Amino acid sequence: MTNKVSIIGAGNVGSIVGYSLAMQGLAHEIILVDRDTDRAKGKALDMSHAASAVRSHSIVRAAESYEDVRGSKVIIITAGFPRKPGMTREDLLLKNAEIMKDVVDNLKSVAPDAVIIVVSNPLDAMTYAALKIGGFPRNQVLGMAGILDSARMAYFIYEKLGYGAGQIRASVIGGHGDFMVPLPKYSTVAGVPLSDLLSQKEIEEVVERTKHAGAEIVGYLKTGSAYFAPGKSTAIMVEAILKDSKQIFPCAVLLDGEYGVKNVVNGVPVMLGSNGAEKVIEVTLDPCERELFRRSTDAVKEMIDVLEKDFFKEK
Ligand SMILES: NC(=O)C1=CN([C@@H]2O[C@H](COP(=O)(O)OP(=O)(O)OC[C@H]3O[C@@H](n4cnc5c(N)ncnc54)[C@H](O)[C@@H]3O)[C@@H](O)[C@H]2O)C=CC1
Ligand SMILES: O=C([O-])CC(=O)C(=O)O
Repeated sequence: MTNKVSIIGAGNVGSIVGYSLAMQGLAHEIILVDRDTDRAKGKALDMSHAASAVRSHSIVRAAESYEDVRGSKVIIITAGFPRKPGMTREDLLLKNAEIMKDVVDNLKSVAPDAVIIVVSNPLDAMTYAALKIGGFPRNQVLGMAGILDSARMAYFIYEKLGYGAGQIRASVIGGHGDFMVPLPKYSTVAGVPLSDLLSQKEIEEVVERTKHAGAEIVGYLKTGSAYFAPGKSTAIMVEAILKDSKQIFPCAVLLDGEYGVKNVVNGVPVMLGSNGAEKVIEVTLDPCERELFRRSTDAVKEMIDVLEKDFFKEK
């Protein structure tokens, strides 16, 4: 049985996902799909050479058509426009929904059972769109953001402390936007609570910087957004699914009553396995955290309402 993974969108993020998987030798076959076929071909060849250099058994190929995706266990969707300075992720909503429709319509017939990881922004709304367009069960479609946002928070904690790198566990739930919910209470350094190491003011600064980390990078790069940490964070999800590891990661899923929310995608801890989102974990939130989470789901709900009104009704 081969582990086949397909990546739709061989741009910046898709390339890092493919490269990470190829370097780890996690997938036997990695298929790159892009509407710019030459981009996919060039990157596939380059990644195959890199895999060969490290004697990884992964083979990376560019798809000639969606037929090449058939048999994939996991499919990552990174196709979509990235934002530029001055834009919010929400500004990409309708343009990227069109792309999502094109991609998922193609995937439905060739890979109806694959686990899909959505990366395109605005993340939570695009995950909802993929679920709705494909008519998939909710365990089959996940969004990547929580691992990235938590990693960013961990790094900003390190910056404040100046020690503890590699021992910091940070926790961020909620949507992948300005209303994400960093949880300092569930963040530790080698098991030591953050509140024993940083002042309240320092913790608040970490929280604010985490929320705007994506925009900070867009401001530096100017032509697009982050891709190393997003790509690696996605590869971590792929690994858990391929290995059926049953590990818990923060991921975007369609909530079905958990946290008192229904029919909205938002980031929460999820157990990942070969069936995708195998269990949604409910963390106990205090009233203030619950209110922040509610605001976050409201922000996603607003985008879903726009999609329902201006996108799905037209289709
Ligand atoms: N969830 C997250 O945490 C993150 C999400 N993103 C999002 O991921 C998406 C991709 O970002 P980048 O890779 O930096 O962009 P990029 O512009 O480098 O790559 C996008 C690729 O998608 C391809 N594409 C567009 N329409 C397509 C279609 N219909 N079929 C196949 N391929 C198509 C383009 O040709 C391009 O190669 C953006 O929407 C970005 O906002 C980026 C970073 C983090
Ligand atoms: O900021 C962006 O537009 C890309 C993204 O989602 C991130 O890096 O968190």
